[in-house]
Amino acid sequence: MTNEKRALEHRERGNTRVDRVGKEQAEYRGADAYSCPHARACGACQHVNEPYAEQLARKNACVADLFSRFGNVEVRPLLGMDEPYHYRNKVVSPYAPGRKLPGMAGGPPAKGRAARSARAGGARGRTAPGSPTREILCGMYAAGTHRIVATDECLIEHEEGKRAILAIRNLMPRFGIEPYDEDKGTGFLRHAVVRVGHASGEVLVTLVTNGRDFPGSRAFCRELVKRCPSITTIVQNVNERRTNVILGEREQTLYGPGFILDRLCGLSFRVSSQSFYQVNAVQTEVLYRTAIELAGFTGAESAIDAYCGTGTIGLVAAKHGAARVTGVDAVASAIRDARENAKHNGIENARFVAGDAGDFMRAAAASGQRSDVLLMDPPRAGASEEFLSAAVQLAPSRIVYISCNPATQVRDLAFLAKHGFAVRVVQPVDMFPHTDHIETVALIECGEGQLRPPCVAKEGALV
Ligand SMILES: C[S@@+](CC[C@H](N)C(=O)[O-])C[C@H]1O[C@@H](n2cnc3c(N)ncnc32)[C@H](O)[C@@H]1O
Repeated sequence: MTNEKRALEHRERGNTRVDRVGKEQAEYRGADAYSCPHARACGACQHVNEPYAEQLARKNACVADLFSRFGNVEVRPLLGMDEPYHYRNKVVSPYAPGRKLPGMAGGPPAKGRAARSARAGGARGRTAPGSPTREILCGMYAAGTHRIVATDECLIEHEEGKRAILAIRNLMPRFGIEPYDEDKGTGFLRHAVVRVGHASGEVLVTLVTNGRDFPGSRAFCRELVKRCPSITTIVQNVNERRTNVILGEREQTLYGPGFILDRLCGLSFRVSSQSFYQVNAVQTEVLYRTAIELAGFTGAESAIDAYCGTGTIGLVAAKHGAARVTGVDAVASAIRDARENAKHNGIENARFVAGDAGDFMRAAAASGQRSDVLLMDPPRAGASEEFLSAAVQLAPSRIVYISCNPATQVRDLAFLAKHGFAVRVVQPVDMFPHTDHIETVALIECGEGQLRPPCVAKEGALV
């Protein structure tokens, strides 16, 4: 679609969109640009007030520059979004005490056990229901700080997710739930993490609390679901540490099955509170299709899906042309989800291993195994040298490297290039419109006429 056509469509739908983000707050500026009133204070979307076409052009130039060092590489144009707003299906908000209130009722007071418990001094961080002494702040931290920019709307967050965040805030006084004060370490509710299934519409709410005891939790959940009926499950995550890390280790399910299901590339995936799941589902499909195309599966190849999360890419590969897939991830709950995902999609040619990807690769290389394709999608820090050395030893014919940080990807590709691999294709995908972040998929092959990786012709058991 051309920019003019898009602008025309947006103009026609302009009022609806502006209504959705709050007419008095966001302003439609034509040609794909909305102005976000919080942009300066928040800082998360560095380019939200720029036309989208300009954002794409800047990212294209940046990728071309980064990968120019590899010489003969096909750098494809960035794949952008048709609708680059409200794409974030993971909405996270802290809750913190704000201004002192002269006296305010937070809605009708809770009844029964919740109220009795709170009045009796109840759990840590609880006050008498319905009598808050301070405003409760939620929203996002200003970039690089722990200062909350209180917002009721956001141009990139999923609206259903934001609705849940606000409903929680509005219910807290009624149930005597104090927001967490990170300076003092007091209060009960630290964060809510809301995940919305893009295709399923199912919503998972994780309430991160400073203590396990949550009297009245059933009534709270009931009321929350009444206000946001798309919530299908609520999990309590306990984090009592004085830390910036959002989630703690202990969890209990308060409502529903404890996970949501979502669909990607024709498969159904289970997403639980601790497991990694891409935040932009529309572009995740674009990303995965690109990865599968570059892997060039013919039905005969074995593949490793390193840093597999809940097994999403590996399972799509197992369904679309890989003969066998082995996935590895360090998070045990993600691997549990990956195994469940294989089972309920009826996929039998994929297995998943919990552990460090570097250790897994080293053990596979040491035991003389081989794999035709290596799919890898490490976190922002990139892969360890140990991982890359083992990859060189395993000598897959193709490596498809997905990265949310092209700077570390370029570093890792330089290592592989030094050991006889050649970077062939780079396909950027705009997973994070309006921000500086760039996602890239690179295809790396064993370079002809160059140094051959040591075990390219090595016989061994398939991983
Ligand atoms: C960018 S995510 C990719 C997840 C998955 N490929 C997807 O598309 O949903 C990175 C993953 O690497 C995992 N991870 C981080 N460090 C790891 C390590 N040393 N070994 C194995 N997995 C690791 C994280 O748990 C996370 O699931």
